[in-house]
Order: sequence, then structure tokens, then C-alpha cells
Amino acid sequence: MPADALTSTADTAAPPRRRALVGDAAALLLKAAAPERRHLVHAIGWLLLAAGLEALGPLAGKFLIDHYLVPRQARWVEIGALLLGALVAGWGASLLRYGQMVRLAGVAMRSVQRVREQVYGHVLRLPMTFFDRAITGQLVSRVTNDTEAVKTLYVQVLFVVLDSLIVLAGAAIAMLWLDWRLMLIVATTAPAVGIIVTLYQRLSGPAVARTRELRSELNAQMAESISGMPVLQASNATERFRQRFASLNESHYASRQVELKANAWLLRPVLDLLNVTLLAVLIWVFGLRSQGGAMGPLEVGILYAFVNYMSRVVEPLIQITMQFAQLQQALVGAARVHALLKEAEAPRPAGPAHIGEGEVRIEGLDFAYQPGHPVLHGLDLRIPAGSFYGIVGHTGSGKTTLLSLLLRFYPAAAGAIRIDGTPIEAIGEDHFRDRIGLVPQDPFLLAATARENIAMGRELGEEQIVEAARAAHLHDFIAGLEHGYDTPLGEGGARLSVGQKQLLAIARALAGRPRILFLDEATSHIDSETEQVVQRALADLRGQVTIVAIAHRLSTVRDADCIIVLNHGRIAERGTHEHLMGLQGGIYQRLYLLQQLQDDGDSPQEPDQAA
Ligand SMILES: Nc1ncnc2c1ncn2[C@@H]1O[C@H](COP(=O)(O)OP(=O)(O)OP(=O)(O)O)[C@@H](O)[C@H]1O
Repeated sequence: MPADALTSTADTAAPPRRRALVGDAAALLLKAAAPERRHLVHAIGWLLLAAGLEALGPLAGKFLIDHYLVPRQARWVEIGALLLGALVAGWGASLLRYGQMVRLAGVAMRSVQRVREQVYGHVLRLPMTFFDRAITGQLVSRVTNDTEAVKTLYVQVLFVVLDSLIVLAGAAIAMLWLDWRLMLIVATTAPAVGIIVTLYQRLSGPAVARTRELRSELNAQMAESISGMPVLQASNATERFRQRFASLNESHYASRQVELKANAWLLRPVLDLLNVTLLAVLIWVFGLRSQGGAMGPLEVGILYAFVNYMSRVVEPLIQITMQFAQLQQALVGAARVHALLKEAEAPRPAGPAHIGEGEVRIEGLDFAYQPGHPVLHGLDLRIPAGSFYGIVGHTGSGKTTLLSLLLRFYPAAAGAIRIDGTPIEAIGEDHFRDRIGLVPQDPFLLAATARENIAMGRELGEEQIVEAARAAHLHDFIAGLEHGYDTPLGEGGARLSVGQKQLLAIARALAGRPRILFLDEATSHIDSETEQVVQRALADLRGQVTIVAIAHRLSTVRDADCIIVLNHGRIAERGTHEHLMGLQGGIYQRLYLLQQLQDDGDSPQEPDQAA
């Protein structure tokens, strides 16, 4: 089941079950580290060797105590050789460990880099249905914060846990070899630590999940506020939003406090207590056995070695558990990234079918965003190649939906859309996007130069870019900028007027030399003068490109070969402007007359303008 990456594993729902969380996080880590398998195997091998060398230290100590100190044997050469050997082994282990840590750091960094690129690439290929329910801030959080959490997981898992486990294994083997019964006593630490960690998780788990949730909400509010800044400031809502942010921030702080308290009051003290208790038990057993207890005598050297190993074992265990909160957060982050990566991508057909002349046929087309709520009902329409069709209708009549289906953003529930006789699903993705141009209502400009905004990453020659700008009647304006086509246009095209942005969007669409051009209310925010420029640009394209224009402003499509009037998802009227104006009481006629009245009201000095 591809979990809903932005709801169920994320910010609004209860935290997912731990087992699933660990499984998802592990799947993500393994997949991301797969190309680094060789490095991982080598690093683990060398770390094992380092742990083995480290384990020799206490053994040498034991030998020194039992063979030279206790029997008071001052064989200095042997003692010196033993100490030197222990020193060299210790240094060797440190060197090896350092080298492998650097190697593992590289593995972690590269893996996270891969995850981040993969997540971004995946998001770019997700279907529109995903973005209908996605919240931008949270999605950004997935690509930035959560992949960062994945890094924490790598660093924790690979550095601390892996290293600790290897040290643990080395010490355990050495202790087993020295005295297996004493080792059993030490082994009781494992379940005790397990119980403490489980208890700690129960207490802090909800707070950890809540902290992440709140952090994500903080991001979401920040992103939302920045994108809606004009509305926020104009409606004097900034103070309310500041307060809302402050209250979220406060909750975040409180939640962090709960986590930290669980750390401070439960984890460290209890683990320290466990450590001290274990040492006391060891010394007690030593006391018993040195007096000839049931298990026989115990050498002082063994006690020394055990105490030494204990400090090596318990400290990593404390380290692992202390970092559990972070580990838990990282697990949640990694699981969310995993869920996002499991979201099905939009299909990318690779068929050989091509768009030729650009004739569009719509046959019995039905569509619903949600089952049981149809938006389009049995649409039938033929748009001949090279013609100009307008689509008009009341708000909510289904115009944008029809366009979205024509653009393959959603699959049709029933019926078919064909281009030059081929069902659109059968046309190869790259070819389809190359041949289809879109001028959206919101032109979406990059914080880049005019050239980059027209090219949009496509490899277009100078000639193609200038030709497109000329066709959109924007060349003179761009050429007049201080650096011409290389002039940065500012964030969101801040240097351009709304009309110029719209013309740039037209240039961008034309630069790909499309066979079919879709315009989605491309003139609704521009003045009549700029609208005329757009109309001229469209008139120049007639006969060469199939144009389908959704228009609220009816004057934009007045000259269309055919105007389709949608009403509640059905084609209510169709024909030329003159034909539709002749339908007494028709929707188009009413809409047109209403707009005319409005225009007359707006500009009383030009009463006949829209007639
Ligand atoms: N992503 C969506 N998810 C669910 N319902 C949607 C979605 N987009 C549109 N709708 C619904 O589909 C219906 C048609 O909407 P659509 O945007 O196609 O109308 P429209 O004619 O383009 O309207 P407008 O002129 O206001 O842009 C509306 O009832 C709308 O609420």
C-alpha cells in the first residue's frame, strides 16, 4: 500500500506503528546505500579488526596483573613488551576506527545526496492527483528536513550503533573466553537496557512524533505566509499570523521539553544506576569467589578485564539509548521519505505514436475527481487541426478540468481523447509534452533571465527563442532591457507587468513549436490593450497551430472558429460568436451581454467597445 506520504505517515495522523517505521526506514537506508556496498563491507571488516585489537588491551592488563603484579614478578623486559604491544594495538585500533569513520561519513553523505535527488526527481514525476492533496510546506519539508533526518539516521546507525555493536561483540567474545559465568551476569544488562529503552520510548515517543509534526506545521505556515504575503498584508492579518506562529512555536518548545525531560530524568540516571549495580554485583561475585565460593576462585586480572570491558560496553549502550530520541525522529523522517517514494508516479507512456497535424477528438468523455461526483458528462467534440476553439462557461462548469484531461494530468473515467486518431495515453511522454504548449492562468516565472524563462531547461537555439518572443510580441520589450535576453527578471518575474508575464508564458509555450496550444484564462488578468496583443499573437498562429483557449473574458475568443459553452460539465452550446449571439436566452449570449454591461460600467467613455 503506498501510504499517503503527506497525511498518514506525516503530519496530521497518528504516528505509524514502530515496526512499520523501522521496516520503512531500513528499506530506505539499504536502498540508498546499495551502490556503496563495497565500502560498507570493507568498513565493517576493518571496524571488526579494530574492535579485536581494542579487546586486546584489557586482556594484556589481565595478563600483567595475574602474571607479574600479583605474584610480584619484576620481569621488566616482558612487562615492557606487553605494555608496548597493548599500546600499539590501541593505536592501531584508533587509526583503523578513524579511517573507517571517515569512510562511513562519506557513505552517509553520498547516500543522503542520492535520497534527496531521488525524492526531488520523484516529486517531479508525481501525478496531479497527488498535488491536489499535497501541502507545499510539508512537501518541501519532506525534501529538506526529512532527508536531513535520513542523514542523522545514517550517522547514528552507521557510526554510533554499528561501532558500538562491534565494540560490544569484541568485548563479549573476550569476556566469554575469560569467564563465561561472569559473562552471563554482564549479559543481564541487555534485557535490562531493552526494558529501559522500551519504557523511555513509551514515555517520549508521542512527544517525539508531536515535535516533528509541529516542526512540519511551522514550515508549512512559513511557506503559506510567504506565498500569500500580499493578501496577508492587505487584509492586515500579519499580527494574527504572527500569533498563530508563536503559539505553534510554543507548542513545539513544550513538546521538546517533554522529550528532554524524559532524557534527563529517566534515561541517563537509570542507565547509570544499572552500570553501578552491575559493577557492584561483579565485585560481590569476585568477593565470593576469591573466598573459594561455589564457582571457584577468580583472578584479580579477570575482574580488572571485566570492569574495563564493562565500561567499554555500557558507554556505547548509553550512547545508543541517549540518542534514541533523535533516532526516533530520524526514523519518522525516513519513513515519511519512504512513503513519499512509494507514491505511484504518473505514467510516462513511451509509445511510438506521434502527433501530426494536431486534430483533437473527444468522445463520450466522463470525469470525476471523487467517485460519485461527476464533473464532465459524455463530452463529444472534434477540434480540427489548425483551428482556434474557445471554451467558455460559468465558474465551476468544468473548463479547467477539461483542459487538465487534454493535458493528460488526469486519466479519463470513460470515453477517449484522441489526437490525430491516436488515444492520448498512447503517445510517448516526451513527444507529447514537446508538441503540446500550455499558457496557464498563472504564468509561473523562474527567478532567472528572460532567455532561461523562455527555454525552461530545453536546449533551444537563439533563433528559436527570439522567434518565440517575436511571435508573442515580446521581443522588442526584451531587447530593450539592459542585458536583453540575459536580463534577470527577479523572483517570479517581479520586473515584469502581469501582461508581460503572460506574453512571456506564451513565448515559452511557442518556443517548443507546438502543434497544439492550450491557453487557460491567459487574458483574465491583463488589460484590454495587452489582450489585443495576445489576440494578435493568436491570430498569427491560426492555421499553423491548433489553439484551444479557455476564456473568462469572452472578447479573447470572439474570433474563434468555434466557441464551446460548458454548463455543469456538459456542452450546452457550440458555434461561432455570431451563431451563439443569435441563440435567444442562450448562456453565451447572457454571459456576453453581462460582460458588455460590466465593461460599459468600467469605461463609460467607450460604450461600444465590447459590442
Ligand atoms: N482538484 C480538484 N479536486 C476536486 N474537485 C475539483 C478539483 N478541481 C476542480 N474541482 C471541481 O470540479 C468542478 C469543475 O471545476 P473547474 O475548475 O474545472 O471549473 P472551471 O469551469 O474551470 O471554473 P473556473 O472558471 O472558476 O476556473 C468544480 O465543481 C470544482 O469544485
